[in-house]
Amino acid sequence: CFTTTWMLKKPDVPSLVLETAGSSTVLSSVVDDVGQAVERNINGAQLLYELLSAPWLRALLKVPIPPSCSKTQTPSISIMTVIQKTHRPSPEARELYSLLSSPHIHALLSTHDSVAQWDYEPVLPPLPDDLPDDEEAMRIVCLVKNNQPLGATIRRNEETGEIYIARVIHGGLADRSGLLHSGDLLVEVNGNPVGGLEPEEVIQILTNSHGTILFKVIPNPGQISSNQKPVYMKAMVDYCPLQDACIPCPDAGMAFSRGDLLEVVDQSDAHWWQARKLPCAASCAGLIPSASMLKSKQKEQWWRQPLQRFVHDWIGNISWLSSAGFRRSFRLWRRTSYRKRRQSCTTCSPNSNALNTPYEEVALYQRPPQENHRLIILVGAPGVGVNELRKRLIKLNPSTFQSPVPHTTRPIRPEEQSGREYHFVTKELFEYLVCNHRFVEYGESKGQLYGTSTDAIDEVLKRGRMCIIDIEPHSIQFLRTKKLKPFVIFVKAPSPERLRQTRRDARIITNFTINRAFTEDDFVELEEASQLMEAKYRQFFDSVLVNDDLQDACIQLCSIIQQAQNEPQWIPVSWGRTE
Ligand SMILES: Nc1ncnc2c1ncn2[C@@H]1O[C@H](COP(=O)(O)OP(=O)(O)OP(=O)(O)O)[C@@H](O)[C@H]1O
Repeated sequence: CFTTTWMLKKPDVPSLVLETAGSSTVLSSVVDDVGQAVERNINGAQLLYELLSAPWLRALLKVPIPPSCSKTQTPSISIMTVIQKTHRPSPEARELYSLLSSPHIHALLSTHDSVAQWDYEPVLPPLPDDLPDDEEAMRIVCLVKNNQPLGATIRRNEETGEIYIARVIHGGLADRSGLLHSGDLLVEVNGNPVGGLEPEEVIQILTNSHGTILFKVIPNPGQISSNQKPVYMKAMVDYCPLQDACIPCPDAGMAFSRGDLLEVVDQSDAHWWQARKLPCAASCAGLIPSASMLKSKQKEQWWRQPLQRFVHDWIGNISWLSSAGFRRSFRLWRRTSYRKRRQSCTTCSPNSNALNTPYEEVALYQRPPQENHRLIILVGAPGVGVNELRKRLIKLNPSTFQSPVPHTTRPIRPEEQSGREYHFVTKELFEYLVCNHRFVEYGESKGQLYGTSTDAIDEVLKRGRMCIIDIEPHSIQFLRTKKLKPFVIFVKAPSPERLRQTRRDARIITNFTINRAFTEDDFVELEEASQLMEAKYRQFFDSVLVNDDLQDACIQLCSIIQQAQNEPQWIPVSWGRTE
């Protein structure tokens, strides 16, 4: 990898070509603008339009700059001087004089004239005398060091000892020069033949070079155009190039975290892709492992990790769950079910989904107005306020927002109505629904079963309402379907100070249904659980809402949901495909 930095030298284009092309372009765009002004009936625009369209003015602007023309005497000033000196200038020449003297045109032409006369430093050295006759056989590339990386890597053919350009990084200097391509054979660097050298020795030559640097390359005859259409991917895993011993050039690598949106600009290499992180600040892409490469790396790590590590994770999860002391009704049974399910797992992987898809291809999607609303999922640490926010939202606009009616096996109470508070069902029916995978989540509380079914979600959506559910984050996966296109909002705990301030008067209901104030232990537990949840599941979150002031959080939640339903959002491409 070239670690030194280079700048592309301005090509030696005859100034006349630049002048002519530049003036014509400027004039054409001025004529276009004035033409539009004419259409809008702006006073005096007609006169100006005719003047600018006049063939003689166009011809005049194409007059080459005489070699003697000094830098202080730009072409437009020269023309004005000529007109001034003319004994009896024609009416057109007088019109031209007044046009050129008008401040805007004068500034425009002066800018053009000075740019056209700029000198670019340093001046290129003369071309070597021993240039090969066949122009195509050898390419001379002249670059000048600046503060940007060259953006190219090299490799050595172990059999022949030849040095090749291995890859050119998108948006880097080499790429923008358009002169160096992957597969080009590097013959010389600054007059030093590089054939037979080790890549490190070539890099050393480059590092020691200052100012202008001359590459002699034999272009790759089979060069494939690297103008690939970018593909957008969501990272489902974390990656750090500095910790990756396999990366061909760690400096060119790009780190990313789960949930980052990546614009993959080059997938031509089976092992290393090139990508930018969105929103895109850097013009230069970075190297990232391809999906297959990342998968094999993950598998390797998974097998290599000591068993102790997983035992530790496992215990960590359980203690987090069991110590989450304050639970309301629905979330109470969710906890129980999560714990039970995890304990009965026969195979345990660190993150089986991430192993399947280290990257998830995504595309922008805007819900057509006639389609069902997207399912809104709220997740958050126990006690952070997910339930409170959901209830407030529905209370605010019950004709728009609704939650699915859960199922239960507990007996109906006199004031209740089946299908309103709960779908009251027998234990047998409940178990039948479980066996048929009809529940998003289910669990047991005080000997009774509770669960939220996918049918109940469908019912809300079919009525044209926005369905809001709050679930445990591990259940998100089950709902990520083309049909529901869920939009996941993570409700995050505010700063420790704000958490304590805002929840001073809040009440919580614990496992033992005691309505009590938050204790210091509750706050600490909530913060830890919130951080843990975000770290573990952030690749599934579409939006993060900090539940600081309740009123503000409610307003923000409404606006996030409106955007989710009515504005373009990134979704997995598989959700958008028509079968
Ligand atoms: N922003 C806030 N400011 C003050 N109090 C809040 C805020 N958000 C929630 N609360 C209060 O905190 C308590 C716990 O909230 P809530 O029951 O919604 O938590 P939860 O995340 O649903 O957890 P659980 O599942 O345990 O109920 C409630 O008394 C609620 O009114």
